[in-house]
Amino acid sequence: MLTIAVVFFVSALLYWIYSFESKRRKLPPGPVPLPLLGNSLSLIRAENGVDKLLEWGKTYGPVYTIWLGTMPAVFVVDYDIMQETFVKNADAYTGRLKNYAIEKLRGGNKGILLSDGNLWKEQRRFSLHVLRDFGVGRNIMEENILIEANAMIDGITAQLTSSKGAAINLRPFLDVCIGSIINALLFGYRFDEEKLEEFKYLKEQMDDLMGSSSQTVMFLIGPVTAHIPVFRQAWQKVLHIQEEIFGCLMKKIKEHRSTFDPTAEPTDFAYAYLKQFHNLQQRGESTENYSDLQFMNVALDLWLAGMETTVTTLKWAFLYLLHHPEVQNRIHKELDEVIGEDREITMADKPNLPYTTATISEIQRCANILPINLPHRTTQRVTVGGYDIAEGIVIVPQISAVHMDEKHFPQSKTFDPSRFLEADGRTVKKVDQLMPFSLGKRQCMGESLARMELFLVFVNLVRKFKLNVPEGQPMPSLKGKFGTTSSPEDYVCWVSQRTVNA
Ligand code: HEM
Repeated sequence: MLTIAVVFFVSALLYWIYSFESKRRKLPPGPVPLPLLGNSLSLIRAENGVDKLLEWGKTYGPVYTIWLGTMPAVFVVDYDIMQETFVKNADAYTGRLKNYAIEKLRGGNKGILLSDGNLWKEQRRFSLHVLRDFGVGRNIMEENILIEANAMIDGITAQLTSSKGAAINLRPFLDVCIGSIINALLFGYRFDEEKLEEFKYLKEQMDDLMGSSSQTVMFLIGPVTAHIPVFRQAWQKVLHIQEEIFGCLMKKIKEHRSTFDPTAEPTDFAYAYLKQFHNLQQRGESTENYSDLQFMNVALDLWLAGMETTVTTLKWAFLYLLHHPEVQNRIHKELDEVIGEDREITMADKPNLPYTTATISEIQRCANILPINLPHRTTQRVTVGGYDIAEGIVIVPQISAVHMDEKHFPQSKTFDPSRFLEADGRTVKKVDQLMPFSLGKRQCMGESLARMELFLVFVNLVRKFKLNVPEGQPMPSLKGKFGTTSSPEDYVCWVSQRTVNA
């Protein structure tokens, strides 16, 4: 009996190794994966995940395969190959991966971030259209962002007064500022004092959802984890958080539905969604893409994609200023010379502030907030860097590797805003290899909103305050936590109000 069991086990193992190896042979080369975990541990354990990706690029070439758990993913780390593929043959790379965790948590590949095919095309077009109608990329949005930036500055000033100059953690201020901008777009109201508790609750749930490390394991290893006791508990926790978030979003939809007037112009994204549903129904067309589940997924995507990324970039921004007081001084000098008087800075000032603009580019490059870009999936057979890749394979344009590529950014680890200035020191240099919003047809949908937020919030806060860490106090670390986004640990800094030296 024992012999039969051993023979069975060995045969099953040999078969598994054989089929695994034949799968590997059909893909570009790459580091040898561990069973179930793939190469994920090497990435998680690396001192710097992006360095590891670059190191593999040197060993295996600019197109290689790594295994994220049991899933192979082709990584492209070379800028020119990305242009040849994700841009020139863009449609072929617009798929998204499908897996058990997405099915369980989101009810399938819904929303925008995770959907593909016709649903994605239609929802992305509709959402961009609505964002434009609400002024994204135009003056109306600028006004809204400035309202939030000013409210944040008032909040910091009040805390400075009440705490008599004690150290401040800027993150909660940034959270409310950026959260209010996105919530006003989605549901028509900002998080003022009355709504602050609601914001904190929603934010906590979203942080728990994104921060759950066991979720990463569940996501990578898939359905097997649902049967392992320790992960079963983690699954229950994550599913509970997801239910809570969808519950909050559903409540907002119901509130909107109860006040919806089909003859009125929509004033936020939720009303625009309801109106589209209504119009389709009136014309007798399918409303399938406008279900409540789809709307909850879209709203969650805009919340997560629009909030976490922008706040994380701003957290890095002020951290870099603490580490580089010479950069902060030069920005202050530029603001004093160009703006002079004590007034709000708007987008119209941007062309006159080249050093500040170059600094924001360098912050985005060094912060490199997406250590692993969102995975795409091939929708047809393609050739990438000389390798034949079948339809349905997960493929990643690894923008973080390009940002640290010495070929494009010499001394890439050095924080140096002047790399984004022409030799005259007064003209901003356009550097195509800086692409924090990715490239191709799945490029970030909120890019113009994010660019406006980054500029207006950063520059208006720096205009008003000087940030520093006094001698003798520990300088917060520049080491990022390698996760869905790479974020610095929370830190405090000393903030003082400044007067304009025109
Ligand atoms: C600094 C801020 C931001 C950065 C660095 C950023 C970066 C990115 C990146 C790298 C992607 C993935 C592209 C790919 O799949 O190749 C993405 C996707 C996306 N972003 Fe952003 N993003 C930012 C802010 C925003 C904001 C403010 C919004 C919305 C209001 C937003 C909405 C989205 C959406 C909906 C997608 C999915 C697009 C699709 O799959 O078609 N992002 N973003």
